[in-house]
Amino acid sequence: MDRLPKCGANYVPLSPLTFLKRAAAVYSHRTSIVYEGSRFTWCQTYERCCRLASSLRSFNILKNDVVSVLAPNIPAMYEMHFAVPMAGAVLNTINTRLDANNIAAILRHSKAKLFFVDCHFVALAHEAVSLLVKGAESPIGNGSCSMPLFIIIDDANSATGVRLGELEYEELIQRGNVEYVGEMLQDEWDPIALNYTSGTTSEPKGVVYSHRGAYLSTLSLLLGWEMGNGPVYLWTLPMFHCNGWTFTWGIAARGGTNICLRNPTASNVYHNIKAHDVTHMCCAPVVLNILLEGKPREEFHLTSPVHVLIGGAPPPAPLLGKIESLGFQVSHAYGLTEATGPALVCEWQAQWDQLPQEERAKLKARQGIGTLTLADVDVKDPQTLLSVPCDGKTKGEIALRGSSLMKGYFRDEEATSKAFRNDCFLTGDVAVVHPDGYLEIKDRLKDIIISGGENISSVELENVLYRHPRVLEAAVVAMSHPRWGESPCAFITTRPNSTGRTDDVNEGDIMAYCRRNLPHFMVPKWVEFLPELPKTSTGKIKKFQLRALAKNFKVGENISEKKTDQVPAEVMQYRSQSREQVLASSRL
Ligand SMILES: Nc1ncnc2c1ncn2[C@@H]1O[C@H](COP(=O)(O)OP(=O)(O)OP(=O)(O)O)[C@@H](O)[C@H]1O
Repeated sequence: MDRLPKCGANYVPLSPLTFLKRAAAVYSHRTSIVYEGSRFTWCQTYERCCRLASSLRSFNILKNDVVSVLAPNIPAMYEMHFAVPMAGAVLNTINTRLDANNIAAILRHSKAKLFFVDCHFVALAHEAVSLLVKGAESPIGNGSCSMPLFIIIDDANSATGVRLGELEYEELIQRGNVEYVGEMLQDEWDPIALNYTSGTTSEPKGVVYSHRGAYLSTLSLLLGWEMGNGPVYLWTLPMFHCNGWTFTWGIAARGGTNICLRNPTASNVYHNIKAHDVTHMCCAPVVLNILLEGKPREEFHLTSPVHVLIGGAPPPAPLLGKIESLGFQVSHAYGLTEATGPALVCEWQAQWDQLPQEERAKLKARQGIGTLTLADVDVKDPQTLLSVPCDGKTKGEIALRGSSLMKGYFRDEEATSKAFRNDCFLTGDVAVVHPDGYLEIKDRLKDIIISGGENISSVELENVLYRHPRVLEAAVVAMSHPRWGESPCAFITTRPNSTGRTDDVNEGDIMAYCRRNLPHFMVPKWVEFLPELPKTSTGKIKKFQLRALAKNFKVGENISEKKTDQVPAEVMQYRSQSREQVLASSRL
């Protein structure tokens, strides 16, 4: 049997690009994309991608060249997920919530050759480019670099006429060759995408995906979420986040309809769900809060269920219960940029259906089991690197092994070899394994609070805080304590009461509540109320910023010795800012 060789017929490099060609053949007249007044079929999407890819070749784009794009979830962003790698290049989607400095750093670090910019982000792109010219300092991309060529993407529905130079997206499509079928992929290990991490715990890193990894990740997630044929998928998750957790390629594989959305506000989401009979969407848990806050009326309930896959941050169990009561069917996944999106899915067991709502939400808030393409998911003791017992108590670091993991960090061999040790990828996330084999994240290694020798999980404490009826958002970080070394400090935003007030809950109420629901050593020694919690561009709470604020808090050995008079101006200023000011200043 060993003498049966691989050949061109039986060994074809794995690539998600094959999904598009198949969609054009099999679902030719099915709607592929809807964006406000525009509609495309899969046949048209394929032809547009072939044309765009052929135009890209005319810019002398070569294998491994990076093509960056700064755009929200619009049709062009979707098409580029196929057209750029069809031309043999590597797609780099840039987070539209980054500031000019970070965008310049990414352009510099990635050495992007072309830079596609949505017409609403021209000012930001201009600023980034002027920093690029100046060679401004940045931890990930210093020094001078060659300038990428700009291509503007005008709004298909309401053209702005804005130009960044000579080139415009639709013109490239029109002048492209529809017969072009794309470059022949020689090796499935070739890169398809370059995605920078969110920078929640350290500087953003450039993560490179292979065609093979992207293909396997896409299929395993479709299976893990049991997404059937012809879904109507609403783009609430940014495509720039891990290529929309691979659903950019996945919706083509299922012959689904992409409902593109420039601004996923609550009213836009509800409107689109109704207008297009949406069946699926993905988002971070923070979006569930936005949907709850902005739901149409008190007694609102969806007329047919919408499947929501959430991930990116730990979902508080009480939030899951509330959103499901509106008719959303939540599935929960855990992942990271380095794992090409989701790596674990909380696969639902039929017998859990019989449990009370609160129990079900608790089970669903666990991160779950490995996706199909991972060969191994383990939780290891960080010192011994041995697997922890499946007792739901012993903590260790999540380690992954499998073909959907990244190729490595772009232009950072040291970080790559640090990330892959002992043939596994250590995630930096701390978890326990329950007796049924399901993993539950307790913290990120950097977020654990060590108080008097006890490890306190900030996630556990946050989960209790989220059960308080008036807590909208909660984040717990370490603050220094004269006796215990570190103690928990809670930052909270409150939900308005029936008269719209948010300031009628105080620290004493929260502490008393915590004392009733937690062991005493876990009770926060300081509770700070803020108008908004600072978030990263992917909606994660910026704990490093909160830790910096907590450095200003001083407590005595006894809890009653809290020295409130010493709250410095910096904290006072933070307290008095509006939600918008906090959000604006907290962008990466
Ligand atoms: N379902 C989930 N539950 C808990 N945490 C999650 C979940 N999904 C993702 N995460 C967290 O998000 C992290 C991955 O996020 P991402 O890849 O966007 O970059 P980042 O880790 O936030 O940024 P950086 O690595 O630059 O600090 C995971 O390591 C984990 O800590």
